Amino acid sequence: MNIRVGFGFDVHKLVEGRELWLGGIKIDHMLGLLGHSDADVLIHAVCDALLGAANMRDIGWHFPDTSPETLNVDSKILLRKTMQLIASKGYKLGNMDATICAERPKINPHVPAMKACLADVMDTDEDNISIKATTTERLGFTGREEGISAYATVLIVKE
Ligand SMILES: Nc1ccn([C@@H]2O[C@H](COP(=O)(O)O)[C@@H](O)[C@H]2O)c(=O)n1
Ligand SMILES: C[C@@]1(CO)OP(=O)(O)OP(=O)(O)OC[C@H]1O
Repeated sequence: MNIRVGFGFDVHKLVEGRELWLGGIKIDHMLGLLGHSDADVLIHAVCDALLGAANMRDIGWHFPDTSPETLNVDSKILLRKTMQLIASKGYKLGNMDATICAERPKINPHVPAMKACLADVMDTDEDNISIKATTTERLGFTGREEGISAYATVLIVKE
């Protein structure tokens, strides 16, 4: 069995007048993330981790933020396409572990729904999907609630 590791990181700015999408689900909050797509920062970090593990460049290389096709796109579509890209090299997800950095909203209540959603999109068992959250103790841009960042690590496997 061939096993490879990958890492992803992403940041999006919090603004008024946008929906907050994280881990494929919509969360009620007074601010949302700004981006060319729905700006689901967690999914973007996961896509980059998967692409990095397969040595297939990064999310912006496959899905440019200048393309009308990706304007306001649901990031779950990008994740599905990313899974197809790694499958073209014979890989599927082993497991993933991610951390969302956000002062607010509280992420913990939403983790079960995010896990169910990502497991469905990535065609894997929920036990292979770990999602965690932390504040940055009011420090930095996440602490000032100017943005949300996400880190993701994945293992991909080829039988
Ligand atoms: N947006 C967040 C941030 C944190 N959590 C949960 O709270 C715990 C404590 O956070 P600290 O930053 O003070 O360490 C953290 O371990 C998470 O369980 C959260 O749900 N949403
Ligand atoms: C997802 C894409 C494509 O819509 O755009 P954004 O939503 O701006 O997100 P980002 O993480 O900056 O980069 C990848 C993009 O090309």
